[in-house]
Amino acid sequence: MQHLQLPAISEHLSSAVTHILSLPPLTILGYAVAGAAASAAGFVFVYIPLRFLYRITLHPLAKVPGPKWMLVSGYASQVYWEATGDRQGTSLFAVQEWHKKYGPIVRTAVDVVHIDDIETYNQIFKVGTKFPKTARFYNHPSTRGSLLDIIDFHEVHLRRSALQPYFSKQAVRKLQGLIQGKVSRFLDRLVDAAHDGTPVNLTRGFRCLACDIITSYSYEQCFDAIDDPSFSPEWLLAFESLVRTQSIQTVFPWFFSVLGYALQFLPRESARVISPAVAHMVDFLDVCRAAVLKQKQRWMVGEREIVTIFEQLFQDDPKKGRKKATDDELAAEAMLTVSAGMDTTGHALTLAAYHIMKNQDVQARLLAELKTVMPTPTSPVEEETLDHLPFLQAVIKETLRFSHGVPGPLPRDVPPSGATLLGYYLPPGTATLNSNYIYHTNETAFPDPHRWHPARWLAADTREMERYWMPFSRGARVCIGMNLAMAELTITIARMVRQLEFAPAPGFKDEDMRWISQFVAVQKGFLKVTVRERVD
Ligand code: HEM
Repeated sequence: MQHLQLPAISEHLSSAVTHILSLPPLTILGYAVAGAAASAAGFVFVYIPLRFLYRITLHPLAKVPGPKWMLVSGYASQVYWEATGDRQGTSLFAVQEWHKKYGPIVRTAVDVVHIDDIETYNQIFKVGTKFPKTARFYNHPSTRGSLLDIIDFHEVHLRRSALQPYFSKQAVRKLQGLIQGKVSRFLDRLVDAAHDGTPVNLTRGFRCLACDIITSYSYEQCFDAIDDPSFSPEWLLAFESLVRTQSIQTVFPWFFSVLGYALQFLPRESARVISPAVAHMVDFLDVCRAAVLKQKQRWMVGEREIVTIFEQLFQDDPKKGRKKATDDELAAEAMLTVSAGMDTTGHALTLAAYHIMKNQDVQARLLAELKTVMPTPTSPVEEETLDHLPFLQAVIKETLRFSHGVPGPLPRDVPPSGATLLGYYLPPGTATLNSNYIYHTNETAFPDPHRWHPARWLAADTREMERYWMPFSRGARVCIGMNLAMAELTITIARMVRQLEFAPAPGFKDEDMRWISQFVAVQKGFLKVTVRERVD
């Protein structure tokens, strides 16, 4: 029957088209504008309200409490939090208020819930968890192919087992000479500044220190960042602008991939004019790629005595079923290692220096403790000795509580079986968010949470605080560089405080230390200080 009607339909269509084409152009334009206006009105006054109604009534997450206006348009609310003036990167602080109002589970977007409950956190972040990382969040082109972005549990296990041996406590102990040497060089630079009376940008200085340690260790090619006269080598500035683009990435997850793809067809200099951020990112990636591939080449021709954390990724491991990493994966891993190892450690050291400078009583107590194992300002000291100094360890713990590692949120998906959390059924694919910042400022675990107060860690029973302390995250995806970071913090803080004291440089304001969350914490300004050598 149907095919008998086709000629009739096509006749109607062609006469309609003929009729439209015979109209004057202005009339056609008028119809087009009216049609577009009617569609837009339909979208705004019918589609959006109906969709909103669905989201708050029939959607599987409809019963989870939270601010309903966030559900009108997921896109608009992201623009609101990430791309509008002073609000950029501050949704975390709003979420904390929502938890106070709505309870331990809050629906913050159509298929996203934020959680503030330590037992539920432990369930999601335990070893052997079934909650994988949320792929749409971990898709920054700069780390694509690296461990950070791998979602599949088995693949993660294979990659981590190749890298982990190089970051064990034992392996890091063997690095003590390297760390001590870089810290000595860094302190020499600060002593020079003390003699010249020149202010120092410590935020950048600490990044340079952490960078030189991790690059020397990862691929034997120290970036010599500490030797840069103002601690601001080009690639570091590139890295800083890259970190600040996280908001764009959050709102438009496809943006940098598309731009990066398009720009690869242009000469780098032209690409630099169109998007300095992307060009910088590619410059930085090039440096990391060159370093790791040089190592791979040497390893392939039989130079097996080289020190590289990527060694196991250069080859197949048939026993474990691991395929060797591609050159792109190696480059991404090399870049991740530098950025993950540099920024978080640098930020923690910056906060330590700032709070020690601002809290003279803490500084005096720490100095007195350090003098027990370092009789002179430049006495050598081993990490093993420093590990046993309770107040130094308290200072480090409190600093990490303040620096948060990654303040949040860390998204994990509900597994295919679904999950019931805090009394609500969450369907598969719901993104669950947990934020270190919110646990680290829990008022019950840490009374007066916004006070930097190392002595709280000397209490007889610190178990409740430990339960809420997770700067390196937990479980299957815990920070791989945790032991290295702890060694760097311990040696640097101890030797720096024993040898030097700081005062705020002219123009520095406490306000400069405020931060927003761009996955990592990004400070508003820089910690700038003047330096004085201690004499006894
Ligand atoms: C104070 C210093 C540091 C802090 C607070 C810190 C914190 C963290 C946190 C919270 C994560 C989890 C991120 C997530 O789940 O998305 C992480 C992951 C990671 N960190 Fe660190 N980190 C520090 C230093 C380092 C260092 C020195 C390295 C050196 C290699 C490193 C390498 C990594 C890597 C490779 C990952 C990804 C692990 C995975 O996804 O399985 N981190 N770090």
